[in-house]
Amino acid sequence: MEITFYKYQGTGNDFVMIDNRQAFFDIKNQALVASLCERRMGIGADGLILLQNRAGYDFEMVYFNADGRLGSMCGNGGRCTVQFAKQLGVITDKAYFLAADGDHYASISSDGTVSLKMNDVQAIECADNFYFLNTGSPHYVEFVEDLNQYEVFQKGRSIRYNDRFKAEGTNVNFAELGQLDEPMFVRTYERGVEDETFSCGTGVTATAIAASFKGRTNPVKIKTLGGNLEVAFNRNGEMVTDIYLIGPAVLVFEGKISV
Ligand SMILES: N[C@H](CCC[C@H](N)C(=O)O)C(=O)O
Repeated sequence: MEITFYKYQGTGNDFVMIDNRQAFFDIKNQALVASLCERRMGIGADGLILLQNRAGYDFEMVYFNADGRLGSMCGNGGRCTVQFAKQLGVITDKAYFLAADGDHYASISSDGTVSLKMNDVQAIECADNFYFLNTGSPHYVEFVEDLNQYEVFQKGRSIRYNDRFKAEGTNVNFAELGQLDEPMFVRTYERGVEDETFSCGTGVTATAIAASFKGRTNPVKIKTLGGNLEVAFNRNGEMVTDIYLIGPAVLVFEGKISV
């Protein structure tokens, strides 16, 4: 079988996108998803996303991690899927879609920036040296010094596989608070990729919310290895509403692959 695919990236978090409105793709085939995401033998990506028809919505986004497992919510992938829906003519500049964690609204501005509404956060664990919250996917957030030199892979991996998290896994974000008038630098070790990625949208969202406990004011501008994002929200104690993840989402190339 030959599959037509599109490769998108959102601040360097990259995805294989497939138009599955005809429902030809076998979503149970984890080995196929993993092989398409593999960087040497396949197309290469942090995840794979199917755009599907869904009654009552413009479309449904089905997201898989690079390891082939069905994932939870993906913020950068969500923004890329909105651009992909526009490319396919499914939407124009506004979208209402279903993802693993429920409904999402999004809009595309004239410069191509995608603003994606994220689900409300209902609980935030504030521990001595970290925060833990779910922004559609689970995120551990720790503030550190000298993030450029920080061993994100080793430290992230040891937290992801510690006794608390090893069964379900978690994504692990490290951030440097920095000057409050400059973008905050964030790096993320991602579950399901099991490596540091260039950016993680739900992770950046979680980190922006955690940083609001440390004096960062809303909206929070973020710098990742792959580019800049912005997170706007309203936080009242542990309740966070009106959360928007804002940034670019770009088509890189398209092609066909025989599987
Ligand atoms: N990169 C994604 C997050 C994927 C989350 C996934 N790695 C997991 O929780 O298993 C994002 O932009 O939000």
